[in-house]
Amino acid sequence: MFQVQIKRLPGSNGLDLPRKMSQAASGFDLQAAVEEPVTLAPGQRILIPTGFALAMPIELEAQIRPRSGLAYKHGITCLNSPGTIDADYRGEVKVLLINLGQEPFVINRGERIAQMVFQTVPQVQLEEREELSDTVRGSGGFGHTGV
Ligand SMILES: O=c1ccn([C@H]2C[C@H](O)[C@@H](COP(=O)(O)OP(=O)(O)OP(=O)(O)O)O2)c(=O)[nH]1
Ligand SMILES: [Mg+2]
Repeated sequence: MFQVQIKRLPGSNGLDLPRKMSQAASGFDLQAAVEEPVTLAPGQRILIPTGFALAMPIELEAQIRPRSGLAYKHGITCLNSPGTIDADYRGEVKVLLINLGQEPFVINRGERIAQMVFQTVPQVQLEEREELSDTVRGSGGFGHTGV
């Protein structure tokens, strides 16, 4: 179990801290810390504050992922999904939403607009080589195995 420190920021009054909505949920749901309702027009993107900041151990990152219900029902998703919260970030966690639906979408304060999933990040050291080992795939990509 990792310990992650969380700090409530000004403007988070009345909001819950991120929490899992079921015992074995992967993600902590994130509430919109908007002061007033915000309308997202079709095709529009917006950065939504969440009202908190984190201090994670170096072994972790947090991924900001869309909620499937918003995506399925309204075409609302995270433009940069999964958003990356670095372990050394101490600013407000924000959610970059885009409206890929056909209708305007209203974001109200406290609405659960995304989820945050913690992942371990292996510490990696890159070693430069003149050549790499051969594989069957080689440089095949982007559908080279067929559609
Ligand atoms: O959905 C997101 C994505 C990023 N961030 C914050 C936390 C993260 O640690 C920082 C940098 O994110 P990223 O590395 O994706 O952005 P960048 O364009 O590379 O910015 P930087 O040069 O600051 O790393 O921005 C969020 O709050 N929400
Ligand atoms: Mg970056």
